[in-house]
Amino acid sequence: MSDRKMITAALPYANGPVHIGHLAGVYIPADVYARFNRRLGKDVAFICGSDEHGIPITIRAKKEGVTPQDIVDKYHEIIKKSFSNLGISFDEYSRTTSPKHKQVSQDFFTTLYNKDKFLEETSEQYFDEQANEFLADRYIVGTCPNCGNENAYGDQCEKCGSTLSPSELINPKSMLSGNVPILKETRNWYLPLNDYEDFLNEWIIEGHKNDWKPNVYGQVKSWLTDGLKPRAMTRDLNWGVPVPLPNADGKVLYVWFDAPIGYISFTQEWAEKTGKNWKDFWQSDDSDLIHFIGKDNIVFHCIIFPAMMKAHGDYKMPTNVPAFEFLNLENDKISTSRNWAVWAHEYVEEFPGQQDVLRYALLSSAPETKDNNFTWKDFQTKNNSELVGIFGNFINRVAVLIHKYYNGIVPAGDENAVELNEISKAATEVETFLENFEFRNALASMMSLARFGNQYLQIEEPWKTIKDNQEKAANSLFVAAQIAAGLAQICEPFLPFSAEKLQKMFNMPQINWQEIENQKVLLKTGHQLNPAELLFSKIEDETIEFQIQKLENTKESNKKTNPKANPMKDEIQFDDFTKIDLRTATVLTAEKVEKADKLLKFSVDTGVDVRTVVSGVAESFTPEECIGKQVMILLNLAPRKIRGIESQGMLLLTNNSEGKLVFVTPEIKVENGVEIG
Ligand SMILES: Nc1ncnc2c1ncn2[C@@H]1O[C@H](COP(=O)(O)OP(=O)(O)OP(=O)(O)O)[C@@H](O)[C@H]1O
Ligand SMILES: [Zn+2]
Repeated sequence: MSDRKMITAALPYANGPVHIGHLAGVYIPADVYARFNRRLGKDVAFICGSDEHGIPITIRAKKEGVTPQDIVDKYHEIIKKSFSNLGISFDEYSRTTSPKHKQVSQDFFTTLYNKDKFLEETSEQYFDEQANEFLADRYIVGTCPNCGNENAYGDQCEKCGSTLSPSELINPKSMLSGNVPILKETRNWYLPLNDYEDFLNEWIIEGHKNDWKPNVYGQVKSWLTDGLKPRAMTRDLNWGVPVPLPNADGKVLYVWFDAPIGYISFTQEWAEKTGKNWKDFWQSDDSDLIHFIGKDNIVFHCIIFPAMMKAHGDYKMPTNVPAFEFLNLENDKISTSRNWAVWAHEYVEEFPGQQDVLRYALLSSAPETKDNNFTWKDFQTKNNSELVGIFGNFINRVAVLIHKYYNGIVPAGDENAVELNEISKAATEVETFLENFEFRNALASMMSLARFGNQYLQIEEPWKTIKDNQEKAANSLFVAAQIAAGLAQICEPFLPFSAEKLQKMFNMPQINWQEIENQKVLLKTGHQLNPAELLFSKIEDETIEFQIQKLENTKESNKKTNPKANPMKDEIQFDDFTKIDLRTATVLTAEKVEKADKLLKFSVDTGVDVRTVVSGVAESFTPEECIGKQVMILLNLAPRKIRGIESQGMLLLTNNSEGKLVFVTPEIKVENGVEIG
């Protein structure tokens, strides 16, 4: 057992907010583990940050008409705030666009390059000549060879679920320009994962058969049985950490090369602030490296990142990678794009002060060994029957009775009562389970102590014995107070907000785990308690029905809406809208612009004036088709020179289902210069 715990949680991808699946499968268990290890007195570094590179972010930015930086800035803030609101106690939460991360990941790459660990290989890749960019698989659409879906991506058909490579697509088209891409040679750097097979077999297959989770061990074994291949660690893309080599313009590090290095660079950022030595955590034998992740990240954390660290040479291998399976919501797969989720930031607003309820519900149905399901009904039952009915009820009875009978002063009782053993028993059980990454069992052990306390009061009935056997009543409440104080300590990794309230109520500091296990009496006779606070309250049926209705509405709107429609842009205010001057107008003349296949030059009567507008519509209309058309114009757009012609304003257009442009026009002919709004 090491004195240091280097605990990482999978970097959330900054193209959407955090949902309950992320929380149950990664962040809450990781937080419980980090908090628990701090209580054991370990030197803990609990590190995470937003993963801000990669294709899905650039695609989303293009769709929304903003920059990738805009996307990640927005979601980084939302994600970070959700974590802190839910008590996820990261020591550092950074982001992969930080300057430090760029430096650390480039240094890592350079070290591998200088040690000759990469293969340099040339391959043919699709290239969009108009956009002058190599196309990532996701940027190529075409017809699926398996099911005929015309909108299959270069890596996958979402209709039939088959995995594809871009060369298999029929009629491939670039999503950037709509043109047919060409094949062009490009050079990239590959990590020959096959060279690490022996090492991985020995380290994991022989070395961790018994202490790693069967789901993790099984997946690694199957990868190794299938055999590993060299994998490109660089990509032709303009969003990411630039490859630190000469002649590598337009190339960035593969997102799964730079993301796990984030754990290291963020630890360095933390170390700089706190005066710690980051190498003690990453490169010393006296440190356990533990990665918390979901099952889809196993290959990156058990094969690729370890191979990278092995190639580098200075790093220690992870001690364990306790990957979780997936959480579903109301029997359906959680999905960001289908909005099928309970969002952390919405929960925090809709259930103020009830963070621990979500933590409890998600931990008790954490998908530890198999996929699991979250339902709102179950959430309600867990709160009402367990947190309110058992835990809260016990604490409340103890506090109320001690205040009522003894002015809040702990009465005298038997310091060797056998019931007191239950406290250390629960603490030890929680410890054993958590060391084994059995979070549900650990939570159940904590609840057993609350249940025990409740039963104890039920049998002892101090509210009766107070009338004729004061000594017994005092003893019962002395013992019950110890159990309640034990709970105030033991619940902290799971229910940190309640633990804080409880420790304040019982007027006690937070103590470390060994003290809970060794000290039978946590509150001495004569100890003064503070006024009681409400811990949990009943969740009514209406509240749950509201949430279920919200999901029903999502289902309905998913059925109706156009799956290809882009997501809504950021909200604007009415004032923003009134700045836009939209008018009706009529096209007077139209002609082709020389040497520009796409452009037409119009003169339009705007009612206010006659002006020139250049527009990229020549592939959809002949000039003759446009003359006399009533159109809508954005009148107050700043003029722009296009091919030497000053374009004053913009005509409003949209696409029909074949991708052809169409003018937006009023339903019936109206006068020119009429305002729209
Ligand atoms: N439903 C889920 N249950 C458990 N873990 C999940 C779930 N969804 C994502 N995770 C895990 O959360 C971590 C962060 O996820 P990431 O930001 O990469 O999102 P994702 O997998 O793209 O999810 P989504 O597509 O729902 O947004 C990963 O380790 C992932 O395995
Ligand atoms: Zn298909």
